Amino acid sequence: MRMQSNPKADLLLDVRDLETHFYGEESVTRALGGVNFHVKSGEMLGIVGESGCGKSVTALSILRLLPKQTAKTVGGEVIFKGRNLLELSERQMREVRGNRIAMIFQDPMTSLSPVHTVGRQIAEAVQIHGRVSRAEALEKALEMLRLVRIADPERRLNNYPHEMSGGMRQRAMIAMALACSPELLIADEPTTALDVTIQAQILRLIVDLKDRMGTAVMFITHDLGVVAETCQRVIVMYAGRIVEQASVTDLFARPTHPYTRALMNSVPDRRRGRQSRLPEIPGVVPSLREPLVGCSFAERCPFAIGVCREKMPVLSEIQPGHAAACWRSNEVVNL
Ligand SMILES: Nc1ncnc2c1ncn2[C@@H]1O[C@H](COP(=O)(O)OP(=O)(O)OP(=O)(O)O)[C@@H](O)[C@H]1O
Repeated sequence: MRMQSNPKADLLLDVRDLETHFYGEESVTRALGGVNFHVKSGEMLGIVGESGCGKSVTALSILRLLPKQTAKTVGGEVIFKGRNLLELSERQMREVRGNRIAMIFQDPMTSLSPVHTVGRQIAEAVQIHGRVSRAEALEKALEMLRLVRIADPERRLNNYPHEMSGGMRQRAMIAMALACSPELLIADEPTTALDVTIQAQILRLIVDLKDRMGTAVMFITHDLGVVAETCQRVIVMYAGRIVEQASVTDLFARPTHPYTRALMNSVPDRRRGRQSRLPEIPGVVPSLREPLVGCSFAERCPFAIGVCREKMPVLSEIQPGHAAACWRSNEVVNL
């Protein structure tokens, strides 16, 4: 008899109904309106969607790195290895960020300090992780620079970030993030600012390190082409919600949400490199300052009918592991 595979086996992160608001002087922006997804150990999950759909806010909400004065996660749970991160103390959360979940950004200077050598910064990350001597930490820093394939690592250990190229700084940031052997790496558009050749090298490096170290990766990007090349599963976000989730194979074989289909029709030309933002999908994203009635994509959707403007569709499974939030998913998937 064939065993049924458990879709949540090896569950590392389980995000449930995550809701985050930003508070302005006169209005509230509902940046995340109830986001549900999971990440399994060792997998690479892509998060895609246009600018402003909530990709970065999702990452920052998980790590509790939102600006305290203006933002608040008002609902949901972030279960990481059985513990709800939203209920941990600041001290426990620092331990999670230092040891278990690391994040890398588009701009490496978000993580690297300009006033210390790269070697010292990576060594400090190692020392936060475990009780090792300074010499051992520096040795580990050197090993990390070798691992991320920085040429002449002994010399680079003593470089300040400004003495390195953009691609090299990106590698140094990755070395620092992985120095503590995290179980999850959140990568927020880590290659967007780089030129195409370096972009491809850094992507290959992330995939290679993930495979070697067994780190799960949440890979945030606006580029579906990158997801196709690197990820196993993908979630598509629109206006602060997930509109589709699937394995990469299923998403490309049977794109179901009309927004996903529109994104696929506008896959950027990789040869244009950093200019390759997604071409516009006609229409505008709804304001997140007003409560949404109906489907958030209805005004831009060629398939919208009456119900789409009246009731918000929930994410529903079309086949195992593939879900979409669309009233017409059964028809659209067969088009
Ligand atoms: N610091 C902030 N203050 C107020 N609103 C914010 C802030 N950061 C994000 N937002 C709002 O939250 C929503 C989601 O933003 P987010 O940065 O997550 O989008 P994104 O999908 O990551 O976009 P991009 O691809 O441009 O990075 C947007 O409406 C944005 O305007």
